[in-house]
Amino acid sequence: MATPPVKKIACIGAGYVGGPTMAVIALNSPDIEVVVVDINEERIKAWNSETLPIYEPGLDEVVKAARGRNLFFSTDTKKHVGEADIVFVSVNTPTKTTGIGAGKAADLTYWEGAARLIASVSTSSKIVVEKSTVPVKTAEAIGKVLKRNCSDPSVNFEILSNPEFLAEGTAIEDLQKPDRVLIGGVDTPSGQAAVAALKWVYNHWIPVERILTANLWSAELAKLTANAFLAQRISSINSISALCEASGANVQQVAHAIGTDTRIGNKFLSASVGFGGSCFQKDILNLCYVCETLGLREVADYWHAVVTMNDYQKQRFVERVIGSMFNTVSNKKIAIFGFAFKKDTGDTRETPAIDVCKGLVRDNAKVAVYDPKVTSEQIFRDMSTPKFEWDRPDYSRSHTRLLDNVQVCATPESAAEGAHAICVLTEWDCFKHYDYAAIYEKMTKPAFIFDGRNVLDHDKLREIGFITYALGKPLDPFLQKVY
Ligand SMILES: NC(=O)c1ccc[n+]([C@@H]2O[C@H](COP(=O)([O-])OP(=O)(O)OC[C@H]3O[C@@H](n4cnc5c(N)ncnc54)[C@H](O)[C@@H]3O)[C@@H](O)[C@H]2O)c1
Ligand SMILES: O=c1ccn([C@@H]2O[C@H](COP(=O)(O)OP(=O)(O)O[C@H]3O[C@H](CO)[C@@H](O)[C@H](O)[C@H]3O)[C@@H](O)[C@H]2O)c(=O)[nH]1
Repeated sequence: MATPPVKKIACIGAGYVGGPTMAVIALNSPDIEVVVVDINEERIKAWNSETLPIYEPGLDEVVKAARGRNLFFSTDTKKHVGEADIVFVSVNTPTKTTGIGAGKAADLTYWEGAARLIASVSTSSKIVVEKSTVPVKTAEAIGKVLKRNCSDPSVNFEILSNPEFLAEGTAIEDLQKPDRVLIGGVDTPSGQAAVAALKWVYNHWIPVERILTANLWSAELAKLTANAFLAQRISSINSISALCEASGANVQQVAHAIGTDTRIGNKFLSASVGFGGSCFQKDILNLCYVCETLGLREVADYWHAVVTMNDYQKQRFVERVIGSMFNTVSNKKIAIFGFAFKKDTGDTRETPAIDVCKGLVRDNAKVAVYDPKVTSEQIFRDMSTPKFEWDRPDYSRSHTRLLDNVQVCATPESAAEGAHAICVLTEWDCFKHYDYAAIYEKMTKPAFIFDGRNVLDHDKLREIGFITYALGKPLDPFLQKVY
């Protein structure tokens, strides 16, 4: 492939996507200067320090190898965006909380802000890459903003859609060896030249056959569709987990039996207390809103059921805990093992733990949370923040409030001491290896354990004396609801 003149890349947004993605591009492309910019000074400071702002296995090594060589983090947005040949935009695209489409539509405030900034500082033509997840047709709107706000008529903007498919906890692996990279562009000579330029960047380490191209709208829609399909699998198996508990079947056996059918496949079939993370719910709501505005009510309803089932699963778990504990958790200490939305991340965005803890606290329980990677500040902030408010650029700097019924513990043992129950809400590997016999000794009896992730050895726990709930598995008679 010929080498297009890409000397400098800037990325607006130094978050979970912008930071790791640019670090991997810089690592593999020493001939390109890569600068990640953000309005959040603290975040940029952290990216330039020994303690990076996010925890992701392998990220430290990648950043250390490239930082100061051809990878830089800066708050000087204007300078670096102005100088760049390619500008990635990886800013928040939260669910709207007010106005038309509140609770559903994507809020493109930050995206539009980024586009206005690019237009205002551009004195040379640029490729603008949508890295953020956006509703289909966003590129058209952004194109208009860019064109009308740039004072230099000789400047041309080519917009590409290059959605990111990394999952947290495996971001570096996913970026180094992606299943595919998707690039959407318009079918004009300059549009295709822009696609070729971005392809050239990725081809530094990704074989061409893994770099897919499509038209802009297909690329934008493929991202929403991928997340909808992935989340749908989890809601599907979670719906079956409820049926398993009601019928005496075992959801892991069912998942294994169906997953060996190669048409179904065995991935993403772990029943859980519910899916979390910053993307699935937001992107499905966004997809539903797009469908609704296009008059596709039935399509919107179909996908919305995935979110409804997820909410049901979280609520069902809370009801199981309360119902099993004789219908009252009032003033009972309940240990929460795991607050992150999945293992190997400190990220708590839309974690099911928030809804479960809030549900228990509403019934006057006293929750004692332990998570190996989530700070107490974060837990208090999450527990006192209204839904969807977390996805704002200034959220991490908002004040935290201590809450009467929430305690954050430094060890699992202190969380469980005197507790009536333990709820496992994240599948951290370390949870498997605790001395549960010693933990049991210090708990109030009967001591319950509710495994919302099916990571523990349930037979062993029963031998120790725990009343054990394993999600989607035949129910211990002790756990039948008391009315
Ligand atoms: N987190 C993921 O795993 C993931 C994966 C794929 C796609 N996405 C999508 O990528 C986008 C970013 O997600 P994220 O998780 O990295 O979010 P994030 O909140 O971690 O990071 C976004 C960053 O953008 C910055 N920002 C916002 N407006 C800005 C502006 N005008 N100028 C400079 N900086 C600005 C914020 O300060 C913040 O640091 C979203 O659209 C998301 O849906 C996320
Ligand atoms: O079998 C499973 C698999 C996952 N989960 C849960 O689903 C959520 C999401 O997990 P995962 O998809 O692994 O992590 P994310 O980082 O949210 O990644 C998703 O969302 C990203 C943002 O759009 C996409 O880029 C990724 O491709 C997509 O996997 C987590 O709460 C998991 O615990 C389950 O409950 N059961």
